[in-house]
Amino acid sequence: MIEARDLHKEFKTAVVKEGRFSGLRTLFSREYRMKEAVRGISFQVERGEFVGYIGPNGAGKSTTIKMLTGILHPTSGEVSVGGYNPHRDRRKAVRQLGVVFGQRSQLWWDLPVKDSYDILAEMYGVTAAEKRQRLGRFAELLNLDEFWQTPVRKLSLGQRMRADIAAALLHDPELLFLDEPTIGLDVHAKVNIREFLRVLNRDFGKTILLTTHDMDDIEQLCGRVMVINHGTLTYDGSIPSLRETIGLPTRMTLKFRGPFQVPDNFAASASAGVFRILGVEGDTVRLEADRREIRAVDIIRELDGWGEIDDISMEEPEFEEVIRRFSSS
Ligand SMILES: Nc1ncnc2c1ncn2[C@@H]1O[C@H](COP(=O)(O)OP(=O)(O)OP(=O)(O)O)[C@@H](O)[C@H]1O
Repeated sequence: MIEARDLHKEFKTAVVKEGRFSGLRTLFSREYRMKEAVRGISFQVERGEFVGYIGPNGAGKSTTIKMLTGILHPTSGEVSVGGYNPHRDRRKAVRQLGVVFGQRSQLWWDLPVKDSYDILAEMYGVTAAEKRQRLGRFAELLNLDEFWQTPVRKLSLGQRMRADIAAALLHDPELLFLDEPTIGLDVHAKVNIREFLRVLNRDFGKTILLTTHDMDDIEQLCGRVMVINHGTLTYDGSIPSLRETIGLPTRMTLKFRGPFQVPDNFAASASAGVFRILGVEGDTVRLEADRREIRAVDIIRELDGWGEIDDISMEEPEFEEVIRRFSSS
């Protein structure tokens, strides 16, 4: 459905002058600096996949998406979307895809939502019957009736996002690019959007590429995640194996019934090499362990020798933390 082969994008920017008349001097300067925003990215997305595309600010996500949608031309490399080159066959490629930018609406600010749909339908050559049928499929899920007659500028952010997603689906594309679709939404609105995206992918078979800084979006929706950092893909695979790759420690809290004793020689023991005690308070020991090196059951067995264990709780690292570590490594 999408294929990117050794994509590169360089931007040429004027070197900013400092001091007096800096603005004017920058404008007339012939000094440029090259910025390589995307440095040789290759990937394939198959029909029906739900892929998260994530990375820190300035990593190159938007630049990649702009190349996939034909807005930017790659410096080198090949892109194909639904079998078309988005730059050369812009019209055909665009028919295959819908795009939603969380930060920017594609609807007309002062018009009622329904009028924007009429214009978009006209632009894409969608008949009135097709428009009615397609919007009808999603009307209930997106609660379109609630704001059908309302000018876009009066919509809440959650309503606007729902209106924008419906707009992107009007020409019935196979593929959907979503850039921060839950940004700024409250918890309830986020849940609604996520549920809708899940249905779109699962029941309507849409292929979705999602860019977001919200790791809950990724964890709840995406079967696959691609991580970009400094213009290079640093990970492409499932979330569980990403967790595994990072190997962030699992935290455990063990509560003892009655007195217990941490062995005097614990620091020098083999166990100290595979799990680390974070604190001992009253009847509780907190520790962390790399689960690639030791199984939880072996830790429990070991601590059972220190006293009578009453309760055990375990905490996996937050996905947010996994990504932060991954991106800074
Ligand atoms: N038109 C441009 N001219 C010059 N440099 C650019 C241009 N667009 C992007 N860049 C630079 O390319 C790099 C990648 O930017 P990009 O917008 O793709 O990152 P991003 O991962 O989408 O970030 P964010 O999460 O902040 O949106 C950044 O260093 C950015 O400053």
